Amino acid sequence: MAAAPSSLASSHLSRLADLRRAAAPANLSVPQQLRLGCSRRRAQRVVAMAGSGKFFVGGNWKCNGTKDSVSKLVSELNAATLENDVDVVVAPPFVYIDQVKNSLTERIEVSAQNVWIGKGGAYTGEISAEQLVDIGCQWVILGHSERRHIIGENDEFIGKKAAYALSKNVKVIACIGELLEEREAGKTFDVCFEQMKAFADNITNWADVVIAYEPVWAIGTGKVATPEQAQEVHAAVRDWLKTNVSPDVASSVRIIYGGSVNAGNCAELAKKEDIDGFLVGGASLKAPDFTTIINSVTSKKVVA
Ligand SMILES: O=C(CO)COP(=O)(O)O
Repeated sequence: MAAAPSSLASSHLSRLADLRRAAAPANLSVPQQLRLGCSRRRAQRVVAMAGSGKFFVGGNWKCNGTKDSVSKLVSELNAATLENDVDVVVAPPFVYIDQVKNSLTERIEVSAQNVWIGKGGAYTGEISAEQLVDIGCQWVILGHSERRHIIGENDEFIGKKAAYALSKNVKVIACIGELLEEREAGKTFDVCFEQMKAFADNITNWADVVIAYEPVWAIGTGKVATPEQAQEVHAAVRDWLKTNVSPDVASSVRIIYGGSVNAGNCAELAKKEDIDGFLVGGASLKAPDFTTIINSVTSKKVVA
């Protein structure tokens, strides 16, 4: 017996939805896939990624480089073959940002490693968000452990910097992470959540924010967090965002991992569902290693 017109129409519609889902590119974000009608389980399997669809890899050059070494690194990055579905950002020292902006492929965006808390003026030695915008620098790293623990920046100061940078359309890589003694005392989540709260109290536009979990004991030590250790904190931070900010932000914000990431360990880390990319220090100064880390997005797809 022929199907009733209404069920014919609905089976046609569901067939169309199936076709649309099948045609959805694998790099769509989970929210985008959910909008297309994929179940959450399938959406997560397709990209094996709980955050936004685009993997994100940042290179934090810290206080390294000369005009010559920067020029060599930029030429090598310009010649590198990078996977398409990765956002790539490099953060040179302030004095080389202009050089990098003028010579680096537009495929890679540029970040500062710090910014002043408000509008520029009589603040000797500082650089304002307006000045970053003036030279085309789209990002800033804030809350890095070296600024927290060596320079002495506190949560409130960092939070206000984030608010001001975002108000000037400078996107923020917001860093959090615990010290070794805090981990050993079982305080990892408390520390990370407190640092998250200082950001969350100051951030309204989460679309322009990437969170970087960088356990301090893993930075520059060669002691990378295991994929399980990183995944555990990333999932907890996402859960914290769900409860304290919104489910939408929790599912769309990218949470990247930093701390002794290299060409050899990136693939295993990238496979973890809540690891949406990396913030790389030492290895970002070597173009072949940085390229391998960027292209580790392919491991993420293999798990799907
Ligand atoms: O601090 C980091 C990135 O911001 C990580 O540094 P390393 O990759 O050198 O450990």
